[in-house]
Amino acid sequence: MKSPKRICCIGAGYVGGPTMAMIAAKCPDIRVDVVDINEARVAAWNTDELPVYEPGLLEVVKEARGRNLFFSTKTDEAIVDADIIFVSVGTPTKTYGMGAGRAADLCYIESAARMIARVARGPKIIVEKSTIPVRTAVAMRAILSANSEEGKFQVLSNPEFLAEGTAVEDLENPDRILIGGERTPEGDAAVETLVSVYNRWIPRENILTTNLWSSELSKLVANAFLAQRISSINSISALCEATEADVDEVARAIGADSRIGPKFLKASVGFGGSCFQKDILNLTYLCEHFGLPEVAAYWDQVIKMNDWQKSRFSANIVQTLFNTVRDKRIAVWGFAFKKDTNDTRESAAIYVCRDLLLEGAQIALYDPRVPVQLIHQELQYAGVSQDIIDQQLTICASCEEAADGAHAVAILTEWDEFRDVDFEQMYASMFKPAFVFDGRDLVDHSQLREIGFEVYAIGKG
Ligand SMILES: NC(=O)C1=CN([C@@H]2O[C@H](COP(=O)(O)OP(=O)(O)OC[C@H]3O[C@@H](n4cnc5c(N)ncnc54)[C@H](O)[C@@H]3O)[C@@H](O)[C@H]2O)C=CC1
Ligand SMILES: O=C(O)[C@H]1O[C@H](OP(=O)(O)OP(=O)(O)OC[C@H]2O[C@@H](n3ccc(=O)[nH]c3=O)[C@H](O)[C@@H]2O)[C@H](O)[C@@H](O)[C@@H]1O
Repeated sequence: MKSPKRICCIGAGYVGGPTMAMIAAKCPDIRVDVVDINEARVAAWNTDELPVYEPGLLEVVKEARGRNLFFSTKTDEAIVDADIIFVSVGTPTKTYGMGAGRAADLCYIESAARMIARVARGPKIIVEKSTIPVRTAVAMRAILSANSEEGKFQVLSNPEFLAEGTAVEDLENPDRILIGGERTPEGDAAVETLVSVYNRWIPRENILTTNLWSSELSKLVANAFLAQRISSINSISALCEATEADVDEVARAIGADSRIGPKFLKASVGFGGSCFQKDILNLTYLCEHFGLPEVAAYWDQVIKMNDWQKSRFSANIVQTLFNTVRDKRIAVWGFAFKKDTNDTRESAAIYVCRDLLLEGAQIALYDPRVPVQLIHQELQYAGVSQDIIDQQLTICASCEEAADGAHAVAILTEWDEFRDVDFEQMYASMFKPAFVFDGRDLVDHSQLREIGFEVYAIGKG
């Protein structure tokens, strides 16, 4: 097996950037070119203000950047010389035409495949890094072979399992690497070439190899199972509130059973992120396509439960604040979909803020990492008019500033710094009764009650 000398990755996003940085750091003898059509993004990768906020990422990037890691917009040049080409472009939910609102939009995948076919010379291994519907490799192969005279392509599936906020840790020490390939001698050889790259730092027994379709499907299924655990515990959080059981105690009790396990049982205001919802929608669409409506309905419920969890949180704020939040200042802490990331895609905070703004509330919002423009953009996309944003949303520089003069605080992201607030002082600065709605079970509720706060927390009776 020939060891690869050059790797190219199309797409310098949350996955392409960090994944390639780790490969470059671990394989100094391989040149890694990460290319993107988004010039601003590429420019940011070449500074110390990376476009993706991830703890520890800058150090990894700095170790390899300029040595064997390069970010550029020169896609053709990077493709032509690469032995392995990762495709790590977005696969968002389609917003138009057939399958709108459910199917994955494969237009970026197709454009990447056509770009490769146009410029590639000689044999190449094409790696699907993006999350795609099962059997996408058939389309990739068809586009590649029909549009290239000189290229010989092996298409592999190598889905990414990193979670945002812990990307560096997940890439350095993953539970497993999954590689799917065609079960032919050429397919096996391509799989082994990719295995040899990961095997530089990941033990061979943690690198699973399967057929193409199992690998493509496993990614959607892994996300569906993870999201399903959150919706399951969130459904129980509502029952806990009605019965005075405590959802964290229930999670601990069931998670101690090794068959269930303790992870991903943290009740919350609802899961967000770019992938859980999109991948389940994609899975249900596929099930329907393959004539399995019962299977589709089963997984659909995970999303319905999540939507309900978000809307019941905002409804509870309105009801608790005496059925009106009109002109009341409500401090919102956190807009990112989880801590340690600046990503806001599908964040529960978008929907809670939207509901409250449409009820006439004045929102005073603080998030340590999310830029103002992104907050505006997300709210507009969720249906809040620019007028409402201008008149009812204030972006604050700290938790304390947001809470000053507020009727309530809603904690929507579990940033560690939210625990360190001087709650006595904050209480003094708020309207009374002063409410805290903890969507993450983050702060010490008994301490807050002692101070005088009225506290509502997910899953606590
Ligand atoms: N964000 C995450 O944590 C994870 C995402 N994934 C999957 O990875 C894929 C990528 O996700 P993200 O990195 O979050 O997306 P992203 O939107 O951050 O990045 C995708 C990049 O691809 C670029 N692009 C699109 N078409 C291109 C083309 N023809 N040539 C060059 N560049 C092109 C875009 O400009 C963009 O910068 C998706 O399929 C996603 O489902 C998988 C695991 C984790
Ligand atoms: O395909 C993807 O994009 C990735 O999706 C998730 O990663 P990510 O969305 O970055 O972050 P998670 O840690 O999974 O959190 C997702 C959402 O669920 C919420 N969550 C998570 C865990 C939990 O117990 N409770 C809970 O509410 C988080 O707050 C967050 O809003 C998966 O964990 C990754 O394995 C996968 O690669």
